[in-house]
Amino acid sequence: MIVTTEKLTKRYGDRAVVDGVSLSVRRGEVYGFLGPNGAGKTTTIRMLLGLVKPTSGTARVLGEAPGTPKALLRVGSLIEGPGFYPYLSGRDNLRVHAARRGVRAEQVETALEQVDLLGAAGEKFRRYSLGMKQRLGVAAALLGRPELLVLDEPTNGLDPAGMADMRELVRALAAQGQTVLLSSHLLGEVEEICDRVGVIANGKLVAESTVDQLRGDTVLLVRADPIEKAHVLVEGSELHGDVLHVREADTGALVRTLVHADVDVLEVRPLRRTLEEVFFEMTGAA
Ligand SMILES: Nc1ncnc2c1ncn2[C@@H]1O[C@H](COP(=O)(O)OP(=O)(O)OP(=O)(O)O)[C@@H](O)[C@H]1O
Repeated sequence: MIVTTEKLTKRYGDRAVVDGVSLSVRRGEVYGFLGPNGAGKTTTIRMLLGLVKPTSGTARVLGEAPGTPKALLRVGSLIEGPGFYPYLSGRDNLRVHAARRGVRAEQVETALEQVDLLGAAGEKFRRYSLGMKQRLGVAAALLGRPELLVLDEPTNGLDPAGMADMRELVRALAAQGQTVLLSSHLLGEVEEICDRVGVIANGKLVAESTVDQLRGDTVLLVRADPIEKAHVLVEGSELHGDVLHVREADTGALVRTLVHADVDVLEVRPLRRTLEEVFFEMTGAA
């Protein structure tokens, strides 16, 4: 495990902003920390980086207590935009970061290449688009070749093209074996790029699993004529308007049953809940 937390809790006054969160991030995966605004994602991430002290509970990052020099050297993070000098080039900004962190200058070029900014590395930071600025932030986080990359809402404020670029970048990093923990309030994003997801709502971790598991069982949608007869024939089926919903069915047997009973089968397909539906059910967000 790269990250584990046990009942991690942060209270401000009498309010538990993060409430007994136990999560785990495995080596090599992209873990999506998903929840509506204000759910407690940033506070949790800050605890993992040693920026906020937990009220109770524990966290281990790469086997170390968060915020210890040993742990910090092996973690790269992008949280609330790193400081960049507007009148320096992207490359020079990274050189400043590298020097501060005691990272060899050659790594600046590698990081620029990883985020696909080599072509624009000589341009002044202030001329960068938001998406480029964000990618430079990721490059800064990659200096020192961290074992864990933590990105807090990396697509926040980006236009759709910038978001797509960022997703592409995370996927590319994952393909190189980089472990990534990213937070997001956007389901589509998490669904597309994450191996596993932790869903947080009101400070509580309400689910942790793969995207597929989170969606739960597949339900079959069956359109048949006459539908009422099909409803009677298929045990456990639910009639929804002019279609049936059937949970965990053997598709072949189901179709045979209907056809043998002279029911015309017009359509049979898996009806997958979108992650969005699941998310709203779990978090009560609307
Ligand atoms: N230092 C603080 N003192 C008091 N309340 C705080 C403090 N930091 C955060 N909070 C509150 O804790 C709650 C969770 O904040 P947090 O930033 O962790 O949420 P989030 O899920 O990251 O949401 P967002 O995406 O909006 O940042 C919010 O209601 C916030 O106002």
